[in-house]
Amino acid sequence: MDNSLQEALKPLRDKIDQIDRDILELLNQRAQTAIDVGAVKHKFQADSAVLKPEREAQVIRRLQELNRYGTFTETGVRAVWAEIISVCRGLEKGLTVAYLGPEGSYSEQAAMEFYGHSVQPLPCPSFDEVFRAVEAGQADVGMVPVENSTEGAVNRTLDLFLNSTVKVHGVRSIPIRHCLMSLHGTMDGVKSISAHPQALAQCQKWLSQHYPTMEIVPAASNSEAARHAAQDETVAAIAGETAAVFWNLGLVASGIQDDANNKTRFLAIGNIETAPSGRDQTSLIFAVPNRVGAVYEMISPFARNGVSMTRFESRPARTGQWEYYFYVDVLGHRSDENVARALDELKQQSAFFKILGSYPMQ
Ligand SMILES: C=C(O[C@@H]1C=C(C(=O)O)C=C[C@H]1O)C(=O)O
Repeated sequence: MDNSLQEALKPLRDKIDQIDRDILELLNQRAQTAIDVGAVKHKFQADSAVLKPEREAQVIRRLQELNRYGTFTETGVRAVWAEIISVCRGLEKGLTVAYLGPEGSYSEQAAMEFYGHSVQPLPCPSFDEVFRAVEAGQADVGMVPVENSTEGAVNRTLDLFLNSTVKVHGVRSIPIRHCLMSLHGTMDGVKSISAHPQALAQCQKWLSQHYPTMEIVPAASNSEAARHAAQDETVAAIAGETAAVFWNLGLVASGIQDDANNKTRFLAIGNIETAPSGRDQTSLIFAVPNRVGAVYEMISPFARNGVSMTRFESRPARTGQWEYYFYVDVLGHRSDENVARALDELKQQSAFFKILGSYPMQ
């Protein structure tokens, strides 16, 4: 029986081995071509950025389009080519990526999905440090959360964008599935539950139903809470499954976020300008003078120029005068004629105006 199974499998496995040899040969050709691209970039512009987010987005979109009727899945195409591109880019020049650590964080997951794994990771203790590392050139790029589908804006990130020189070159939304974890995979002997305040808020209902009297301890990050739980059996952490694997913790419960479709949107930050990719969005911040009808007047340039607004968020300006900064996303690239015109009109009337970047949509 077993022998005949092996016999039946043999030609198919031989075929897969041959296909893999062919893929490998092509991957090597691709890698060499990327090295050649790097040399051309350097020859024409010594300080030219190696990372070209618009080109990467176009490469992946084109393949997904070509693969519309393929057996290989659409998410598979994205995941595989993100890694192929990551390796090729790394051969041109290594990329250091900063994000909120330690290892096993959702930020790390978003960063690895966006840039691939062939990068130099730089886990940081806070969002402030991520921005600082990118500004100081200690990291080439960074990945920071801006919005959660349950809890709304990640305020610290929005505030950091206000005074930072970094620009946005990409966006990545990932599903957030929180797990409760502890050293022994049970709640026996556990006295407190720790996580980042965002995660605690996203699991509020579940926590009050299952552990209404347990002490809740906020942590700098979920993976930091996981690291703590790995050292202290009286602490359970809420974090992603990757953190449980990394810190060798046992899962007590999975998918404990109150909203099953809980998602977080991350922005890729760096010091590069991104050219149009064909399907882009633009993020900006502005402030309006404090008078009646000001907000209405401010956003009218978008309507006048046919520019769609996809996000509108406000943060207090901390002047104590009920003044606000508005964080807006619009469809299109800042170099598109209608977007450029709308932004120009808006800028004329703003008390504060800053474009965070135009970048490919996910
Ligand atoms: C090869 C290039 O450099 C990098 C690697 C890419 C790739 O492997 O496809 C695409 C864009 C760049 O981030 C390029 O610019 O074409």
